[in-house]
Amino acid sequence: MTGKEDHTTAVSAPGKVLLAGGYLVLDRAYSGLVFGLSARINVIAQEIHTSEGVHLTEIVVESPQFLEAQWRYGYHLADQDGGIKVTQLQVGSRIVPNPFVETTLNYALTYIAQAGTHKHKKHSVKSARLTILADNDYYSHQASAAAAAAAASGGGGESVSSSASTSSSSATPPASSINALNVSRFARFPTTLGDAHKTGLGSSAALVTALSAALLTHYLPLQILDVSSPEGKQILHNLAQAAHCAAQGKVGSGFDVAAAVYGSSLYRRFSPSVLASVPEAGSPGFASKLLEVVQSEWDTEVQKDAVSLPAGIAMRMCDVDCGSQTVGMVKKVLAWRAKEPEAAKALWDELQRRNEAVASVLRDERTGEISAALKAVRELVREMGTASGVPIEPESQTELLDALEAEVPGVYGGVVPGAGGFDAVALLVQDDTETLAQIEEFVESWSKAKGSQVSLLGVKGEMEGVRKETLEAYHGWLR
Ligand SMILES: Nc1ncnc2c1ncn2[C@@H]1O[C@H](COP(=O)(O)OP(=O)(O)OP(=O)(O)O)[C@@H](O)[C@H]1O
Ligand SMILES: C[C@@](O)(CCOP(=O)(O)O)CC(=O)O
Repeated sequence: MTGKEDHTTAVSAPGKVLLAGGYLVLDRAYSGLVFGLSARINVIAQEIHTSEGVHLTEIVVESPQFLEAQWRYGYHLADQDGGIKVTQLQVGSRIVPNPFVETTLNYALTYIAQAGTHKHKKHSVKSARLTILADNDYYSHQASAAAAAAAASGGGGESVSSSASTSSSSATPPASSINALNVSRFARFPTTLGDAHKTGLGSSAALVTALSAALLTHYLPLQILDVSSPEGKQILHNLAQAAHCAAQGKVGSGFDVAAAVYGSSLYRRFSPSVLASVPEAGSPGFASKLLEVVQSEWDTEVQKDAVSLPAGIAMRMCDVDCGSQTVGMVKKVLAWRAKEPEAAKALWDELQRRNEAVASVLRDERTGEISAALKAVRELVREMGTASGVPIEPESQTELLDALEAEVPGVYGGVVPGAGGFDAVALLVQDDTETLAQIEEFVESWSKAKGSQVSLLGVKGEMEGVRKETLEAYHGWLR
């Protein structure tokens, strides 16, 4: 770590789960019940100090939990108002691109240079190092465990192999052991990021948001931008949505970025046309247009007060590692909707009503109604799946959810979140260690009996969005 602690800033943003509103939330006429998660992506920004006389303009981004995860960029001011454009420099024998990092740098640095020129003198972007640290639940440890046994890992945090010494059929450290044994918060993976198995908690949205927030905080004075203020969050939201869409090459509903910025909420998306006028990063006019769009009022609606959990109830998630293929699910559901507009509208409208009912049952602490409210949603989600030919709540997941609710006393019910499929379930459960232990026991025997690999993640639903962090949590990871 550098001696200049005062020039080191840390920010984190949470992952997401869409408890209700998958597919509907793509359309502004409907909304989604989104939970932020306790699993966060942290980004720490530091100045790079060079010896006197050495002139260096470089942005270094690294994910020290993974192999070959350093991305170095040179940068320049592009002609004709093209903004700040980065160019990846080679590290080692090859260039491993990271489009989410690269696009975020182009967008955030351009915004910083533009916004910084207004009330203050022209803003200069100095060299910086950005360190990314992701909480363990973003990646499935199981797939890495075999490799971990062979690979030697040292320094910094604990390795995956050392945290995976459990009796479970899966090598994921059980949620209770993560909590109780203080397993290292940031595991060291013996793989590259590309080989790590994601658990679908929205790592790219949390990364783009946290990286944008860290850059804004590092470079801009508080009087221009404070990500803790409502105005700062709005700028961050618009900037991160724009960068995330550009990196993904498509405009999704953006609920994942909204969760990263605002935390849990009832979310209504922005009109996709908001972003239509932003040209490609580095091309003529990009800088002015980006500033204008990011600083404009979007039609996004984020109702934070519509979402909360009853006291003593937690939102938990299980990773279901069946190797399902979810590509094309959205396309197929939307194709059915276009083909059968009337039937789809009736279904969408009723499902929206039931989704909102889940939100109010939870917010109003009507605990006794949770199970029925979730079942009512699942019924229509299955109907949507059957009608469109997409396994949104596949039979194996129906069986798992029903069995969890019937056999584990502290489980109120659950859903297959987001787009659905085979990968995960989200549960509303009693928030105590006994329930946690019983769920773990249940999923372990379920996995054995079904030949599948279901594991309870340590992650929990959490209300808070992006936040500034102190540096203690990153001890041993910073240069
Ligand atoms: N720790 C990290 N360090 C650097 N880049 C990361 C990190 N985690 C994720 N990313 C970036 O995000 C990409 C993964 O994004 P993708 O949208 O495929 O997954 P996700 O957001 O986790 O999934 P989902 O949308 O299903 O929840 C990676 O290829 C990488 O570019
Ligand atoms: C299907 C959709 O509504 C939700 C996808 O959620 P997830 O990526 O499965 O968590 C797509 C979207 O909202 O962008």
